[in-house]
Amino acid sequence: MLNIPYLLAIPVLLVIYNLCGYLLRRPRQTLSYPPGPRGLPIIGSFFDVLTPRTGLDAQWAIYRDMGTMYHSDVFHINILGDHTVVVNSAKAAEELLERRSGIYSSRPPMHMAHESGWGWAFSVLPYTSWWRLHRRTFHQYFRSDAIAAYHPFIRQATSRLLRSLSCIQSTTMVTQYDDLQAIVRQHAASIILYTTYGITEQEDMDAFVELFNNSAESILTLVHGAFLVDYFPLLRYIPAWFPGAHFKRKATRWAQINLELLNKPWKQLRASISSGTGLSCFGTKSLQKFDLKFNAADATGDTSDLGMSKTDSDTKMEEVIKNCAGVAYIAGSDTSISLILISVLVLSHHPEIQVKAQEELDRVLGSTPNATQLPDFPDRGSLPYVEAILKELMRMYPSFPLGLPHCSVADDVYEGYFIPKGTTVVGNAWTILHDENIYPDPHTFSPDRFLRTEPQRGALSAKHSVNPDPELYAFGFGRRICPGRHLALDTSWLVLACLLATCNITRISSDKSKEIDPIADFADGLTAHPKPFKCSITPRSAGAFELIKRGYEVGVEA
Ligand code: HEM
Repeated sequence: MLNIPYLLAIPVLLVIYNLCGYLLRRPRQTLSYPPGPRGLPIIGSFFDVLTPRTGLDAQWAIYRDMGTMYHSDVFHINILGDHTVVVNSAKAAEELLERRSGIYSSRPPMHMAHESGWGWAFSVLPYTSWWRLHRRTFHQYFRSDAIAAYHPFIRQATSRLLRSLSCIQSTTMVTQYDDLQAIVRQHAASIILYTTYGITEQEDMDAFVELFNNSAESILTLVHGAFLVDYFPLLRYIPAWFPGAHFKRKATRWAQINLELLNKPWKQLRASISSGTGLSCFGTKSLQKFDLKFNAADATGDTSDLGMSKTDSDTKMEEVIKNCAGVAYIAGSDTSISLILISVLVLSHHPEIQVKAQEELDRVLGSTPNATQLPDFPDRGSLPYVEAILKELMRMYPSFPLGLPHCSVADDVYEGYFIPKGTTVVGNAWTILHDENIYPDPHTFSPDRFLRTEPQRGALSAKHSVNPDPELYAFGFGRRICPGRHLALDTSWLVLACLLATCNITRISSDKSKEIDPIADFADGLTAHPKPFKCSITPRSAGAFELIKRGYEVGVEA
């Protein structure tokens, strides 16, 4: 039975709570916030951030247009007393998110993500010693010099990807979007499942890919403000049966799936270690190291900052490793899928770029009728044009256009504007990567821009030149920069080089009006995914087809 007074009390309490929060959070100093919409009393600019101004309704486009409207590279939005500052320039991102990273490396509360069971993922944790322990643990086996250990498997997975594409039809690889997406998804998942859990069996992979697909919808909870509860935390206490409380019901369902996502592959890893069949991967290596480390910890006792005794530290460390493995799986799959799908779409629109890349590849590897091997990691330095294509793809189509929100842990002042403690700070990578002051003619897809200035891979010195390396912005900022970027870049580079070396990608346009525009037609979400498109992927020659079938030489594969 519904209790009517109780039902009526909830909205009243919500309004009172919010009014108090609004009054308490009003600035107590004279400096003003960065420019931004004035908003309505109490609810602030709630409706401003929902309204597209130029027909593009992706959130990065709304934020870009708001920056233009307020003539500022940093603007402020107040929604229900919750402060957000959006950073639309490289200069401001560098100053706030990198130089002042001591202030801007936390995360906002992300209530919906926590309600949906993502609390174990360190990507949503605030800046604490618990987060630092996760980040350090993760970094050890995903840093640039550790990734080479996974190259044999990445090669194997890439040749499998090429073969899967060729299996769609025997001599002509015409792909429908669903087929392409399924194959790319398998590829990305196989690499993450292997590197984190040592899982290689197809049957196991299929089960985990399905689990991931079930949880994919809940990744939207990581977008700050995608759910009202992020602005209005009291909504968490509304019961799931309450009319309109769909988010509660969704959160309950997602929490169950996300717990399975964390536990199932971990259980399998544990079983494989017990039976002596565990492969060398993040999970096994970290567990081994942790045993050693905790012998050493007896001497150093370095777990004190976590408030743990040595007896519970073993259990805690296992939890940390398990959480890191789980987060690699969720953070690594969707982003990598996005980059590969975007590569295929964009290349299908640029046959002239394919020809130029193929000339380079043929020069280095031998022309395809005579080529004896697929491109490989040691060839990377000799293929500057292929590298430039990858950089231009990341620049023009960043897979994670708004990254994850940061949060400030102290009051701050930037260029005379006040940014209060607890402000959510969003780095708009899309706008930075399309800023004509640093990337001239930003809406033209032109890999050549990176040949002219020759930026070093990710080098800081490239930051202040024209056409700086897009890696500097596409992977987030400061202490929160993506720790999986080395794996992502190696994986994507090999797919791109192999596709270009062996295939021609052509767009299929039966109906011009329905063709996907590689700039405008992106499904909105945390990661950018092109809307369904059609293309044909055909081997460049009979020699190339043979090369695809053969894959890497025996001995090179894992
Ligand atoms: C094209 C592929 C990828 C892109 C574009 C990408 C981009 C990003 C971005 C923008 C962030 C937010 C950084 C910030 O808060 O400033 C992030 C965080 C993260 N990424 Fe990636 N990523 C990719 C692939 C991967 C892979 C393959 C892994 C795992 C192996 C991974 C693991 C993570 C983790 C764990 C975080 C959270 C870091 C933290 O909160 O401290 N990512 N990524």
